Amino acid sequence: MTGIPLVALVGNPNAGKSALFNALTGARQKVGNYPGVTVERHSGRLALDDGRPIELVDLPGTYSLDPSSPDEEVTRDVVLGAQAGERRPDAIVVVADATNLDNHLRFALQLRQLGLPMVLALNMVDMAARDGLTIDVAALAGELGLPVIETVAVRKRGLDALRTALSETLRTHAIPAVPTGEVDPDIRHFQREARRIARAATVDEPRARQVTASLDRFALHPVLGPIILLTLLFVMFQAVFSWSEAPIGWIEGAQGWLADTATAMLPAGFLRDLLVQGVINGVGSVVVFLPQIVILFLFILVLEASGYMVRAAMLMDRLMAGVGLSGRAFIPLLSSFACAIPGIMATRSIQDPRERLTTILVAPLMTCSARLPVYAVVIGAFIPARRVMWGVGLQGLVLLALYVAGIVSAMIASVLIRRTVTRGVGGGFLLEMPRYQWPAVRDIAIGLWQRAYVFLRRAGTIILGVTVVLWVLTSYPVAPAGVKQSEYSVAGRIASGLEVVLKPIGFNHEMSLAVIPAMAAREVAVSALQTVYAIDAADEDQGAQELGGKLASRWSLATALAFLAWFVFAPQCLSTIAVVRRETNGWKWPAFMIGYLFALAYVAAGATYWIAVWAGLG
Ligand SMILES: Nc1nc2c(ncn2[C@@H]2O[C@H](COP(=O)(O)OP(=O)(O)OP(=O)(O)O)[C@@H](O)[C@H]2O)c(=O)[nH]1
Ligand SMILES: [Mg+2]
Repeated sequence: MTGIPLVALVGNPNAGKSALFNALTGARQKVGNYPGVTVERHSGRLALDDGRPIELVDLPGTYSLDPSSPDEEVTRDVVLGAQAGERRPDAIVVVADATNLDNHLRFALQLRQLGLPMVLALNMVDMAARDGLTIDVAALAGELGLPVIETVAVRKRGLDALRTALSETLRTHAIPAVPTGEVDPDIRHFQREARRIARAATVDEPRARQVTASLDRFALHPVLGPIILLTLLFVMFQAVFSWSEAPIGWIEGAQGWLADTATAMLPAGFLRDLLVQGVINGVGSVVVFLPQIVILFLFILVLEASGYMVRAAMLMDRLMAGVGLSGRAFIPLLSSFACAIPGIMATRSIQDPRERLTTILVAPLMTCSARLPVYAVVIGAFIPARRVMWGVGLQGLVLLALYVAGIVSAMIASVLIRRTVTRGVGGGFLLEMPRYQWPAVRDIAIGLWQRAYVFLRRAGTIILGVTVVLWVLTSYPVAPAGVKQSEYSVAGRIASGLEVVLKPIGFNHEMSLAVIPAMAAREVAVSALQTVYAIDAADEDQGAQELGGKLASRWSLATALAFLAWFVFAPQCLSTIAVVRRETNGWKWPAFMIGYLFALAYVAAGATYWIAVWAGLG
C-alpha cells in the first residue's frame, strides 16, 4: 500500500456522515438535519490510535450504488475507484442511523459486496435510546460479519472505538465474508435481508416516534402548517430589525471613532480622503449590517438543524408541484438565501436534469444575504420605524414583503421556464422526513461564525477593493468650481451614459453609478452610494451624516422603491454567473439567466416607480 490509507464515509443521506467527519478530523463541514446537505467530496486527515495518519473522505449521502442524481454519482465513483485521478478507498466506514436501521442497512449490505474492508458506525444511538430502541450490537455485528461501533457524532461519543476498529481493519485488511447467495444484484433482496437483520438485532420495539409524529400533526396540517410557517418567517424578519438596533449602534460608534481619529491624525489630502471616505465610511457602511445578517442566519440555522425546514419544504411541495419543481428544489432554493452559489451547487441532488436547470435559473431570485444591506439601508431611510397593529414593526414587514416578492417571482419564473425552455415531466417528491431534534449549539455557533466570517472577508476584500477603485474613479479628475464632482469624474461620466437608460425607471445619477460596481458584490451598492455622497458633500462638510439620512433627504419614495425592486430581481453577481457556467457547462444558460433577470429587474423597477409616482409618492 502506497501513501496513507484512504477511508471513505458512506451511507444514506442524513445519517450523520458529515457530523462524524467533523468530529474525527476537526473539520467544519456543513451539517444539517435534512438529506442532501453534502454534494461534493471533502477530505481531511486524522491519526488512528497507533498514530498512523489516514485520509478520510466525506461523501454525499446516497441510497444505493445506482446513482439517481449528480451528487450520488460522486459517491459511487469514489467508492468504486472510478473517480478520475483518485485511488480506490482502502476501507469504508458505513454510517447508519440507528433509528432507521432497516433502511440504512440495505445500503450497507450492498456496500459489503464490494469486498473492501469495512466498519459500520451505528450512529445516533442517543436518538434510538430516546425512541426506546435498543440495538444488540454484538448480534448486529455477527449478522453483518462486520465490526459495529456505536457512535453519537454530535457528542463525539464512540470515536475512540471507531478509530481502534478502523486501524484493526486496515491492519488485517479484513474483508467481510459475503454469504453465498447474496450475489443477487436485486435491491429487493437487500431490502428483505436488511429488514430481517434489523429485526434480529433490535431488542426493544420503539415506543413509536411520538414526538416527531405529534409535532408533524401541527407542522404539516393543511391549514395550520402554512400559518405556522408564515408566523415563523414573520418573527424572523421582525427580529432582523428589532434585535439589531443596539449592536448596529456599537459598530457605528466604532466606525465614527475610527473616522474621527484618522481625520485628526492625518494631514488633509488624498490619503486621508481615501481612508476616511472610501475605506472607513465606505466599507463601514456595509459592515454595520453584520448584526442583521447574523440574526437572519440564527433563525435559518436553527430551523434547519431542528428538522423543521424539511416540513417547510413539504408544505411548499404542494405549491412547487404546481410550478413544475419538486420538493427537492426546496433545499437548493433555501440555501440560496445565504448565497446563490451554494444553492446552485446543491441542485446536484436533483435527479431530473431539466428540473435541475430550472432550479439553477431561478435560484438567484431568492434573496441572498448580500442583498440584505441594500434592502436594510433603503428601508431604514424611507420606512418609518413605526409599529402598525399589535406592535408589529413596519420595517420588518417591508423586508418580509421583499423576500416574499423574490420567492413569488421565482415560482412564476419556474412555471414559465418549465413551460418553455425546460419542458418535460419532472420527478416526484423524494425528501425523507428527518426527526425533530434540538439544534446542537456548537453547530449553530460554527454556522454563525462561518457566515459572519464570509461576510467580513467579503467586506475586507472584494467590497473594499471595488469601493477603493470607485472612490478613485469618482474623485478624479477634480471638477472645477461649481461642477458636481460625482458628475465630472470618470465614474460620473460612465454613470451619466447609463442614466439615459435608467432614468425612465426612476433612477438618479448616483444610483446609476452604484449599479455597475454592485455586479461584483451587491453590498457594494451601499458603499458606492456612501462614497459618492461623501465625495460630493466634502466641501459642504456633511460627510459625517450617515447614509440613511442622506438618502432620505435626496431620494423620493418612488425612487427608493424602484431601487428596491431592482435589487429583488437584481442582476446576479459575477460569481453566480461563473458558477452557473460551471454547473451547466457553457455560456448558453448563464447568458439566458442574465438576460431574463435584467429584463425583469428593469420592468419591475419601472413599474414600481411609475405606480408610486401615480399614487402620489414621487
Ligand atoms: N442526536 C444526534 N444527532 C446527530 C448525530 N449525528 C448527526 N446528527 C444530526 O443529524 C443531522 C444530519 O447530520 P449530517 O452529518 O449533516 O448528515 P450527513 O450524513 O452528512 O447527510 P448528507 O450530507 O445530507 O448525506 C444533523 O442535524 C446532525 O446534527 C448523532 O449521533 N446524534
Ligand atoms: Mg453530509
